[in-house]
Amino acid sequence: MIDLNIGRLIAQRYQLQELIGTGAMGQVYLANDLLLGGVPVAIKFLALSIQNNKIRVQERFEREAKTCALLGQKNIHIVRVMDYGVDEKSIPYYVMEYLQGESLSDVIRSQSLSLIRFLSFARQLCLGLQAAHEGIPVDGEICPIIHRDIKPSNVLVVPNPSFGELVKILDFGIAKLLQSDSSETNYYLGTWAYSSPEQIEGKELNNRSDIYSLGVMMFEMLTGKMPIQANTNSFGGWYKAHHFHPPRSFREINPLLEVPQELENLVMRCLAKKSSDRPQNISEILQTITSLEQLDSLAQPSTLCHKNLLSQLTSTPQNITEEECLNTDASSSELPSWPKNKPIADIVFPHPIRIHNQLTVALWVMLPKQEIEKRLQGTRYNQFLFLNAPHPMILWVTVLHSHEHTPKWLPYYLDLKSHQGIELARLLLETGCYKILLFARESPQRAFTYIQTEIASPQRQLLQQWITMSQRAVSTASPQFSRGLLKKELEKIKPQVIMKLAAVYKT
Ligand SMILES: Nc1ncnc2c1ncn2[C@@H]1O[C@H](COP(=O)(O)OP(=O)(O)OP(=O)(O)O)[C@@H](O)[C@H]1O
Repeated sequence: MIDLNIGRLIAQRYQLQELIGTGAMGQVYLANDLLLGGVPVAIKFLALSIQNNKIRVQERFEREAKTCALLGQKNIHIVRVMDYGVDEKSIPYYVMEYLQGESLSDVIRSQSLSLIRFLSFARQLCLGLQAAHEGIPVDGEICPIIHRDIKPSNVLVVPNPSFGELVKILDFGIAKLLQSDSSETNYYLGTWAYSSPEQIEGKELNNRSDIYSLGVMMFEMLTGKMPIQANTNSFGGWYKAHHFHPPRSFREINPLLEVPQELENLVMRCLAKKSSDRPQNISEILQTITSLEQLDSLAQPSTLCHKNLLSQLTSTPQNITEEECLNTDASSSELPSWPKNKPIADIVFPHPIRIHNQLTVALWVMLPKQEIEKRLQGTRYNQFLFLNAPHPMILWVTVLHSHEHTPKWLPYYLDLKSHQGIELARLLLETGCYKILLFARESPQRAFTYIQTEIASPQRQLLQQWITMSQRAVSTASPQFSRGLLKKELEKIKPQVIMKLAAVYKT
């Protein structure tokens, strides 16, 4: 059927190009903003005519559009609204940034999310919700905003060069300012399967209602299933389900599912029937998510790739200097060898290597062969600690961990007032990963194996901040002083890291 809207000009500015989708609340079109040279935008026409009850509805719509615009300005994880209006048929619409991505509902329908991906999505969702719950200034007062319809189809996952995947929350259009406007609390704005018990009862809502919906969504993201099912897909059915059916456990859905206990507990707390039993704010949820995410590099089984390495890395020029980087040639099939200017000893140092013409940081590690072998079935973890004063310095810690053996700590200090330190920090930030080249002390001619290691995006964000801060910093003591302080700090956090490693990787 021909869509007569295609080609239509809205507000003498936006030309409709194609229908992107239709939801319960209206239709979304891709359009070109002719005023800005044709940049693509998305326009949502609400399934609501403001002809009846005109002034009240128009006022409400305008207020919501403004709220949404302010929120989008405040946080990158909320879709940006640039304009709004009412068309000639009295249909309200709002204009958003056009996001070329996939709805989270499609993402989780087509594949299960890895733990790392889940944590990254959850963190971004929390950051968006946190900004909304913290509120925006309206008429000189800070008003918290509740979304009221958190569900996967209201979340878009957009590929992004800096974030990997950027998560954005849509449809804050139905969120209302938390004002004592009791005449509005009778509206039912939500989706039954994700609604909190208090929402389905029509009560006044606060941030903990969104936390319940987030709990339903996190459960679905992790298991692919809903935590609570209604006997009938009706208001009554869902009322009963949300009030009286306990959520299913992860094990009930899939006994093989490997989710850290801490995360399952968090999701279950979000799903508490009584709002006072849930996390009281998004910051509480974020704390757990980010602490698990900091371990995300260990959340993946370590990729100890003997075979793949052969096709990627090649022999080291025998005399590499600190200034030149190791060039590898994909056609050769040899592993790098230990630089001649380094002692045959258990040492760790970073040095960039070039793989397929791309510069990557490598951590060169020498250990007794037995020590390497013990950890071949293990995991790895990394963390960065920073001191801006008295001398800007990063402690970059890599841990090789396996259940049966003590963790191997591989610390390295990056002096941010030295050219080498700053360049390495920048390269780690840009590439978001590094290789650990493991050399056996008994046979240093060739690397024994290597491990690919990712740097979690919160850590990358911190690296970025630290590099900027350190440029402005004035050193007031010797680098050794900061090294000593960071070393002490590492000793303090070691037991915590070991505990988390053990908890996440319980068998
Ligand atoms: N800013 C945007 N850029 C690109 N696509 C968008 C944008 N906003 C919405 N969409 C897409 O348009 C489609 C319709 O969205 P809409 O929010 O109206 O419906 P829904 O979320 O599927 O249902 P509901 O109305 O129940 O929330 C969805 O596929 C959504 O991903």
